[in-house]
Amino acid sequence: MYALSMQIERVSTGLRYRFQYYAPLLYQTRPSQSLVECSQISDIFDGRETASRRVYILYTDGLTLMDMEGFDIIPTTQDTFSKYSIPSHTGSTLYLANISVASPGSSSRLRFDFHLTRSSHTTIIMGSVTRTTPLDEQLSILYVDCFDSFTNNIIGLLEGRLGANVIMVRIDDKQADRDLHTLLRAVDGVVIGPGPGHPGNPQDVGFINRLWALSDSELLPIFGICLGFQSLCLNHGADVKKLKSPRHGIVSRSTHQGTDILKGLGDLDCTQYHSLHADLELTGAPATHFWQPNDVCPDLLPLAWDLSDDDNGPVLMAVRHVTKPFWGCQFHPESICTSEAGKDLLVNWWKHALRWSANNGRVKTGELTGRYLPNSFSRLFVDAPIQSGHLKTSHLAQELRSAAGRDGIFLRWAKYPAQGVTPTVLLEKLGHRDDEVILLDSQGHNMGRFDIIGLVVPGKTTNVTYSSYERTLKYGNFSKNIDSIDDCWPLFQEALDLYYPQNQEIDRSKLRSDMDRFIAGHLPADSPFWGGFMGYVSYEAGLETIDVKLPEKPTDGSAIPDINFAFIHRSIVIDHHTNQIYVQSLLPNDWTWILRVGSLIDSVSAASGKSECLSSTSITESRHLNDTLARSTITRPTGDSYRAQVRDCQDHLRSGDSYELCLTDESSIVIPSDPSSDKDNPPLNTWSLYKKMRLNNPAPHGAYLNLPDVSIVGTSPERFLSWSRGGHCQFRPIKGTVKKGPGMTHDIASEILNSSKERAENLMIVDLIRHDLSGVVGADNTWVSKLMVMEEYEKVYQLVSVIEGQLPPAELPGAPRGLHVLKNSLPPGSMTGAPKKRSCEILVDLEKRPRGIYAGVLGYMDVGGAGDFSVVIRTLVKNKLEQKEGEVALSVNLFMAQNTIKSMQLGMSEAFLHRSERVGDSDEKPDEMEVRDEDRNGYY
Ligand SMILES: C=C(O[C@@H]1C=C(C(=O)O)C=C[C@H]1O)C(=O)O
Ligand SMILES: NC(=O)CC[C@H](N)C(=O)O
Repeated sequence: MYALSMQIERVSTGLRYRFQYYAPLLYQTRPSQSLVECSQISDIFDGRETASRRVYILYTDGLTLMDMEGFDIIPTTQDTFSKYSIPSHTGSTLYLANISVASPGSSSRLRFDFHLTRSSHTTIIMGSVTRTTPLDEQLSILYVDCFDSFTNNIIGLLEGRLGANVIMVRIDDKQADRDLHTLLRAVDGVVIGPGPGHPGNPQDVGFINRLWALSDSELLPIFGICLGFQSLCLNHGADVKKLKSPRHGIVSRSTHQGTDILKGLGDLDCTQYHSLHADLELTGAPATHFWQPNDVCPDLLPLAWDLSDDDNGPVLMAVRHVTKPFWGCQFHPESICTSEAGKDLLVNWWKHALRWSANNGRVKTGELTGRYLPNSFSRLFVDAPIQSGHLKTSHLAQELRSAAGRDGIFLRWAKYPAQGVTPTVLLEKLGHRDDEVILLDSQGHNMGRFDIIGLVVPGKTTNVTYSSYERTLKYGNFSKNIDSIDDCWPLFQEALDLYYPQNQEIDRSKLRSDMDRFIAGHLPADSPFWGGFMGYVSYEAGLETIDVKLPEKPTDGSAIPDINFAFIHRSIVIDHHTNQIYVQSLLPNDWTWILRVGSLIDSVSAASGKSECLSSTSITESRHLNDTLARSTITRPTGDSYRAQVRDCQDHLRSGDSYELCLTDESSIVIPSDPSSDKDNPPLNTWSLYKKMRLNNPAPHGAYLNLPDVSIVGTSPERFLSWSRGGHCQFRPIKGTVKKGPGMTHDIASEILNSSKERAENLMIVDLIRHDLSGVVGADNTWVSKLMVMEEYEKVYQLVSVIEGQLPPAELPGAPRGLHVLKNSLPPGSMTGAPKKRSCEILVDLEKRPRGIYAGVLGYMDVGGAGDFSVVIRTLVKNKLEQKEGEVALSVNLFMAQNTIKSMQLGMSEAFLHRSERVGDSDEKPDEMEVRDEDRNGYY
């Protein structure tokens, strides 16, 4: 399948239309040879700017033409023509036209002409495309999604192993419910996916029950996975009951007899995500009864059992209907930990399914069009509007770009050798310690490489904020209500792209000779950030992206923005691997600043070898901080409320509503005002606190943000998502935490982290993130490079996995970008649990408060196309709006428990406050820093 897209560019003579092939499934290995062919269809334009911003043309069974701007599409070929519209994410309507070509069997080149018209302007575009397998010759599967977090992994398996086109609909899709019979006629089989809840609850299964009731003439092969399987069993006489011990994230061996769809499959090690099971009432029955239908369920033939589970006894793992083409399995074939045999089970099913259709004379009739796009296409188009390149540049992009003037050189930069320079020392020397600043700091951690400082330049730097509660976008003097958070992302992408220094022509004659030496090459490729957005996206913004009702917001006017990005023009990047510092500016004529910073770096670097400069924290500053903290009051959730919440979580896990929940709470540290303090000299200096924390608990994703409404002081070890300029994406979720302390050794930690509870929790997040990522880049382009590896940090051991993926080349029009991956993966899976949506709903109900920045993500998006975000944990947040008279409030978030809570989790967020910093010759006692401990609950 190919997608052909056309992009309209603004050129001096008018508009130019450029055609390009975009082959979504092939982009990695074959960057579309057809591109050349298609670019010959060039340069036809009507010269009017009112024409479309962009037109997409899809080539499927014939030609499909999609127009984002509401053109009328009139084909001039003799072929049949139909037009559909599908709503896009951003609310605008995407028009999709499908032109079926007269001679579908021909594999020769195909020529087509058509007009695009809009009001009185007419555009004629001619094209030629090479035919690939027509859609109607491909097999297709209707996938019914029950709001699970593993859906894209299953679809990837069906596309990859079965070679089928997969059309996905959700259980609550009213239109699909109405179209069901038409839909079923146009596909070769149906897969019903897993999901939260109970198959007996109508809202958990939507229209699924209709599938089990199909008349004989409408029958078609159906496969149910987990909830889908339970629904099959429930509809055929079995009871679906709670297990004694939930099996969420457990990998275990299933026993089978190699019959039916299990033929030829070897050892079947399968991941289970369930707490319900289909009960065939076989307790106490002889072994032979386990492999045949019984009186309770005469229609169900058991095919596999888990007989290894002592707690629960035999649990049914796979069945088939004795006469109808219905099959199902309780485990998750798509999980990273399910063996190949589990995946082959689906391949076997497909063979059985197709054989059943052939034997029963079932032929597909009708075609799926319009809103029922194959998954590989809809993935592209749902996200298409994020692409920039619109004819009309948005106001935000213009505003942000205007700071750079009309100058053609976008990035000025210099590189200085420097050893031992820390970002904190540098910021102090620059005189910015109390200014608005954003520091992403690897804190000297061996897993970090770069420190990135973004400087806010008064009058030049724009803060862009968005509130998920108010649905308001604000920057500069501008404030606008927008429909939803979806409208923000394209603006961000566009603003970044407008700066993209790709074609940076440096006119060396305009440079003073002493500057020339600083331009080592075209652009500093080693520097991960050249400028762009730095800031955070809150947890609630993430909830909005997945359509979860937000928790009540604070009513005292202290709500801080949910998206908060500063567009950074001036940045300093310290590379600890190469011992180089990049000083960079996107502002015109900014050489003076670059040179000033450069000479300061030289002096700091020269002094860094001398002992008096080893610490930037003065002893007095540290004493003052300790005194202040000693006067603080910490308010924590009580043990009783915590235990009650844990019990509620366990109930949800047992009833199958969630497979994993990341329950969190908040503690606040309140510091009474100091009579001597004033606005410029607050009782608690967050900068001093940050310096202490980066020494006490260094972590690769440290962060200090001093923004107008909020200060953030963080030592997060967890990368949420990074993407490189070349489109390589990486997630590093952490699940599994062991606190260091007396008696804790590497071996004991490893044993704990290898327990089935910790591994189960980690596995679920790995599968969830594979789903998030492959939803954008495709399952073929997603892989797991590390699975459950223990890493050691200053205060804890962690169980970490790494999930990676590759985006298509950014130059391809319509290609998804890093920002797509970001927005499709919020809120971070390690902070929610799975399935994400239902788990978040449960957590909102239980926690009854916005998490705010905590559990959100923090980082940068660079004008060069890269991005890097951490998960906001182990972080203190000071809401400046909340500050009451006479006190300073900081909030620390605690995470307490997930899943089955077999072992108590640790009070991580406080660990970092419990060690004295390493200050030169200070005579402080090691624990002087310790915050008061009296009301500490037993659960840390
Ligand atoms: C929720 C927190 O941590 C999350 C939960 C972890 C776990 O379950 O082990 C580990 C890292 C985070 O994703 C936190 O530190 O506040
Ligand atoms: N993964 C699933 O589909 C789970 C099904 C059901 N909610 C259970 O927990 O048993």
